[in-house]
Formats: sequence, structure tokens, C-alpha cells
Amino acid sequence: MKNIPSIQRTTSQAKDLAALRQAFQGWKDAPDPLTRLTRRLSTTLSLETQLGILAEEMNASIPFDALSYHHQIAHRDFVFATGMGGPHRCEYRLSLEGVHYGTLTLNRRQKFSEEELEGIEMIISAAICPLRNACQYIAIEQTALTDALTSIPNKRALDEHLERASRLSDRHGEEYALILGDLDHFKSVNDEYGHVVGDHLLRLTAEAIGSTIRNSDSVYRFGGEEFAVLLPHTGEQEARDVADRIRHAVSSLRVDCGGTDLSVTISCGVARHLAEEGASQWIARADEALYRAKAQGRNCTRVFASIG
Ligand SMILES: Nc1nc2c(ncn2[C@@H]2O[C@H](COP(=O)(O)OP(=O)(O)OP(=O)(O)O)[C@@H](O)[C@H]2O)c(=O)[nH]1
Repeated sequence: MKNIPSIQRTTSQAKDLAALRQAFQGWKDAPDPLTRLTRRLSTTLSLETQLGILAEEMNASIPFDALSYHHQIAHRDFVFATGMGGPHRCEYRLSLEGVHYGTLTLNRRQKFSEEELEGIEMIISAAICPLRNACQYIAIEQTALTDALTSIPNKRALDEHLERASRLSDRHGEEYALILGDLDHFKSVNDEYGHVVGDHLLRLTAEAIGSTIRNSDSVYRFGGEEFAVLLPHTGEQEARDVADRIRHAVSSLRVDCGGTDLSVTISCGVARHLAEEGASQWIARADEALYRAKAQGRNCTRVFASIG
């Protein structure tokens, strides 16, 4: 075993420790605005909460009438705004190591002085690293909830949304329906035309389903060639109609495979949410309905309630 030299305490170390103790006290009690700002920002990875803290701390040093922030993260617009505008504005494109992290705008009724603009830049410089971390956190979270092939939400996102829908349905009596759709004989598409064509068809299917449903509905890639659609404020009959529209949209897809037009069909199972039911039971009933649709000839819709 290697010998570890014994640690000698020197007078300079004692001084360093005293300075550390003093710095800690200062950091803990946060007398200066930048220390307080960075300390508060480091307590959260929520970009919204961070921007609220930034607005509060900024306003304490440089009063403003409105602060807004805009950034596109993982193809989605993130917008934060607080206060009401004013004719004078200063805008900052936030960036760190060449990467853009959004645009921050301050508005005020009075013009900003040079000293104030300098102060704003100092505050932004102190906040940029935590803001970068929060932006990256959103992007990572988004990636974890998105299917890489089709760019639509994945099964993990569906599980989260179904749990939330179950709770809302129980608490407020809102109607929710779930459609599970599974492409028919998809294995033979891969076998005959190859995985590249299969992948292309999966992307087209995701788009076709997405363009068939309302804005308030959401589509997910549930598994390999299986999709799910969650429909708020939707009863059984309405959900069946949506499933039939999805079937029509998917069967209308054509992929040109060197002279032959490839087409597919999809089978759908529908289940509305039942009181006190958790996400997994709800999915299981929709899956049961889908199983019936497959067993009863494919390219058709079956609703769980109508079984038996
Ligand atoms: N190209 C491609 N194929 C996939 C992907 N994920 C799953 N698959 C394929 O989807 C096929 C699913 O086959 P099966 O479960 O037998 O179902 P099926 O052939 O669609 O038959 P039915 O569902 O009974 O109508 C398999 O060949 C999988 O390899 C993917 O990401 N890309």
C-alpha cells in the first residue's frame, strides 16, 4: 500500500480556513446581489423558476416594467413573461461558448442609463451558467420523452400523460378515451421491402395519425409498430369515429417501392377511462379491444365496452 504523507497544518492553511469560514458566512447570508442570485438559481433546474428568480433579483437592482424570455428548446417554443411593457427596451441574446440559450428582453417607461445597461449585463453574466443548465435539462427531458424514429412522444410520455388523465378524470369527471393502433402484417413489410422502407412507413403513419386528430389530442409511439392516441373530452362513440378516420388515413398512405405502391392497414382498439382506473388497467383494456380487432379480421376498430 502506498504511504500517504501526514497532513501538516501550516499557518497559511489556518488563514485559508478562516477566509473560507468568512466567505461561507457571506455566501450563506448573501449580502451581495450576485451571490444571492447565483445561490438562488443553483437551487432549481426549472427554467421557469430560474427566470422568476432572475426577474426578482434584477428588479431589485435595476427596476423595469416587463421582462420576457424566448427560446426554442427541442423544437418547442419556451416563453416566459412578467410585467407589462414600456416603450424603452433592451434585448440580449444569451450565449455561452458559442451556443445560443434564448433572448431576454427588458421593457421600461424610462430609458435605461449606461450604468444600468452595464449592471444588466453583469447580472446576465452571473446567471448564464444556471440558465444554460436549465435549458439543457429541458432538452434532455424532452429527448427522454420523444421517440427517435418518428419524433412523436414515446411510451414513457404516454404513461405519464395517462396517469395525469386518470387523476383528472376521477377528480373532475372529465371524459377521456384511449386508442391503440397496430399496423397489420408489418413484419411482411420489413421482410419484403427492408427495414428502411419499414421505418419510412412508421414515420408516415405517425404523421398521418397526427394530421387526423384534434390539437387537444396527442399521438404516441407505443411500441414497434404500435401507436396510441389520447383524447380528452371524448366519449366512446366519438373515439371510435376518430379511430375509423385514423384507419382511413393510414390505408390511404402509399410508398413508391420501385414501380409498386406499398400500402398498409391498421387495427384499432378503443377504451374510455373508467372511474378509479389506473393507467396500466386502462391500457390493458384498450389492448384487449385491439386484440379483438386483430382476431376479427384486422383493419377494423373494436371498442372495449362493446366486447362480450
Ligand atoms: N422497420 C421497423 N420495423 C419495426 C420497428 N419496430 C418493430 N418493427 C417490426 O414490426 C414487426 C412486428 O411484427 P409482428 O409483431 O409479428 O406483427 P405484424 O407482422 O404487424 O402482425 P399483426 O400485428 O398480427 O398484424 C416486426 O417485424 C418488427 O421487427 C422499427 O422501429 N422499424
